[in-house]
Amino acid sequence: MIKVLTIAGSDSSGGAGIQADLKTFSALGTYGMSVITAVTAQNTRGVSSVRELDPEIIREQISAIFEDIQVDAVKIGMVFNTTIIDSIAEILLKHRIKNIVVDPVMVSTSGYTLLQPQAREALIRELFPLAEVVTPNLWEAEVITGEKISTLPAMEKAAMTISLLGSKNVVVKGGHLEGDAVDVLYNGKSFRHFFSDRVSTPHTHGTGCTFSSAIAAFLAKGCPVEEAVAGAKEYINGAIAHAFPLGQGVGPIHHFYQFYKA
Ligand SMILES: Nc1ncnc2c1ncn2[C@@H]1O[C@H](COP(=O)(O)OP(=O)(O)OP(=O)(O)O)[C@@H](O)[C@H]1O
Ligand SMILES: Cc1ncc(COP(=O)(O)O)c(N)n1
Repeated sequence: MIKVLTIAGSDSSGGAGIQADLKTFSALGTYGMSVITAVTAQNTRGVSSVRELDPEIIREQISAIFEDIQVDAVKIGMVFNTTIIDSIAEILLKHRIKNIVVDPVMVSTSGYTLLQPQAREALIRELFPLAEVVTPNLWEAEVITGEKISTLPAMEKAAMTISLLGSKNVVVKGGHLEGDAVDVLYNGKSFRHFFSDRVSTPHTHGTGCTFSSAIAAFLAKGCPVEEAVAGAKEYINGAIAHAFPLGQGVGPIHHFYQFYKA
């Protein structure tokens, strides 16, 4: 059995965070495990509250897994503050964990802070160098590079700049571009573009979480990075194509193994 761990926040409405990650792992035929960093109260209209967990219990959750189970890949999502980041980095380093995918979650789609702004530097300095792949969206890439990004050449430039921060590969996601949804992968030497038509739906809650978890699941299965990103792109397309309305706001994408050709 292929085993994948997510270290992230809980989304009570089930569309993003830990819940999206575990659904993705299952849909892709892997065994999912979770370490919760924070609990959010949220629904399709947005996040109303966040409580981060004590770094000690986060460390203990990770240790409980690593001391007992061989983990094939790790996805890191919402990490909220600097002490949580310190704990995660320390323990991942100690166990020499490979196949780490870092989704630098900063703000929810609805605009709620999921990473304290003063923790951005720690996220970049401590977690990016451990990552096989980091997956910023356009806005996160802008925050990290300090440059405005709205075109493919600007995405390539941002991917190059971000790769200097230590991750082996960078995917700048184009979900928020005008026109097609194009993602740019940079491996330190060359670029690859992953194109897809934009699916016309307002229901895209959890796309970023799902995409990074799918990359982790494919890396865990032994796919090279390009193949893992291609597989994740195919998976996210199917999940967005089957997104559905839920509640009164932005509904979730749909994880269902039959949509994905294993
Ligand atoms: N409407 C869409 N149609 C097709 N693909 C999309 C669409 N929206 C996002 N994607 C794809 O979904 C993945 C996630 O990208 P996105 O830029 O939305 O990440 P994100 O902003 O981190 O996600 P979230 O909205 O969950 O925060 C990428 O592969 C992107 O190309
Ligand atoms: C716990 C958690 N993690 C991540 C996101 C980002 O997802 P989105 O940008 O779709 O709101 C979220 N809303 N909640």
